[in-house]
Amino acid sequence: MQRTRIKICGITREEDLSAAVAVGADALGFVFYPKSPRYVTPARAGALCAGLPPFVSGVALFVNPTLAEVQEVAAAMPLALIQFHGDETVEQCAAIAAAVQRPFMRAFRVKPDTIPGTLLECELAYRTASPWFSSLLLDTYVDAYGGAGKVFDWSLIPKELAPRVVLSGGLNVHNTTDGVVRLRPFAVDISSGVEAAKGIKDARKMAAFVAAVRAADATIHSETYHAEHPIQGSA
Ligand SMILES: O=C(O)c1ccccc1NCC(=O)[C@H](O)[C@H](O)COP(=O)(O)O
Repeated sequence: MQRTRIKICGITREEDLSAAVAVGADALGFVFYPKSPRYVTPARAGALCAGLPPFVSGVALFVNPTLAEVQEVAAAMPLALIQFHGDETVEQCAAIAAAVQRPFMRAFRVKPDTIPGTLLECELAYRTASPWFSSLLLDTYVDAYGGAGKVFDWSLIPKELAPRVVLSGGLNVHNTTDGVVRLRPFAVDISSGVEAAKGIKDARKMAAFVAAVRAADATIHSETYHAEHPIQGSA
């Protein structure tokens, strides 16, 4: 049965980390961009991750980091995945990931005039450049780089790409079921849509969001099952 992976980003408090784990998040994101209201220091992330149980991935999010900044985070927390969310080049991402020996996601910030083929070209360029490349995270282009709670035009996502991406940008309990059923992304990523305030997660919103994703998974399973097992005698 399809199970859409879930990343909850921008964790800054122990109670929010515990609540996100309790509702079933597969990955937790920690923001190392100082201009973000969700920013945490490497030491703070390390202290938070003391409560990170097995099989829940720690994701470190950067905007145009130096190698030293990523190395400091890699030394401070259980770093399963790097998320490059700035203007980093292919070469810079590949070099940093190789130096710290960690896989990475490339955030592609989608604009209204983004050409769908560009997304496929971007994925190919990264997959060709680095064995550490994991996937594209498709987010909405905003001046603050991310975490803005704004949705982009999902019709820009090529059908052949959708199963390999992390869908992000303005997700919430009201739109994610439709998004997951329509696009069937490998994973979804959320920050604003499960917050009471920037950097302060709301446990009830997190639970409702996960339930919406699971409802979508059940719909997909049902559709797939009935397509493969037509009711006998049906016209
Ligand atoms: O979360 C931030 O504050 C942030 C700041 C700068 C760059 C990226 C940032 N977040 C990246 C994420 O992975 C967010 O989860 C993603 O942008 C979606 O955020 P939202 O639209 O609020 O769900």
